[in-house]
Amino acid sequence: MTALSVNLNKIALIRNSRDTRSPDIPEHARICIEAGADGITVHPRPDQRHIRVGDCHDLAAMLTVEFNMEGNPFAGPRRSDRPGVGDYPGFMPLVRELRPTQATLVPDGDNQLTSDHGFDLRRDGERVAGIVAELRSLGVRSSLFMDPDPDQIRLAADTGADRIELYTEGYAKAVASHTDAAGVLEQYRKAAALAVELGLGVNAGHDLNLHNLPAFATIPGLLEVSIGHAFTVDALQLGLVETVKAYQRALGKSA
Ligand SMILES: CC(=O)[C@@H](O)[C@H](O)COP(=O)(O)O
Ligand SMILES: NCC(=O)COP(=O)(O)O
Repeated sequence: MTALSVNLNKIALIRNSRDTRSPDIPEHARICIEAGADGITVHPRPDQRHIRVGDCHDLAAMLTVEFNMEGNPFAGPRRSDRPGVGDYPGFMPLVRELRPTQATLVPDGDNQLTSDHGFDLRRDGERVAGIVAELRSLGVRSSLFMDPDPDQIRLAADTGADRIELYTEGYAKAVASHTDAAGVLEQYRKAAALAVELGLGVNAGHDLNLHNLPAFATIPGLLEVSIGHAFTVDALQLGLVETVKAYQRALGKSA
């Protein structure tokens, strides 16, 4: 069955709007885990707009489920501009220190609003392969954020990565706009099948929600979805516990 990894970025965004620890990130992780979440995902960005370095340390110390840290492996250090918030050490220094279960490598620029593209491994394949090798030496599973592009997925296999994460905004937009959703889903299905054939595990994420997830979850071999934005919006109405259960049901599990 496909694992549900809850992304806590937007919980941290609410916390950062005041000088406070509330909502408490580890507490919200614990509630999600007790409700049945299979993993926790965070994306510590260099500007620490939501998830901060301290959150990553706190979560690494308490998680009893898979810990997925996302980020640009080439993102360097950045000083914090907020009193009491430590500096960002760079993504890979943070991974080396915390050794999460999985590192999902995402080719985001430092100032992007959100993640909006997969890797171009024609350009970055050699550098990414070096990061993948280091992650393996650290005992950290590697996953590459990828568009559903067969040529790029073949290059992802060449890097030696353990998994890819299919960037699903294109699918979400097709469903929301009723524009050939079935055809777009078939593209993702083929991309996932190719990845599996090449020995890559398949994760997925970005803009998945309770409406578009059930159909996407029918893709064979889908190991994990990481969901945060829509999950947090749903939790405002349903509460965290019911939202975890609703997403597990959307993945075809009894919850
Ligand atoms: C990689 C990806 O698609 C998301 O996991 C990302 O974490 C979203 O980042 P924001 O929460 O900053 O939009
Ligand atoms: N990798 C996707 C993720 O962690 C959350 O993306 P979103 O659900 O916030 O769009």
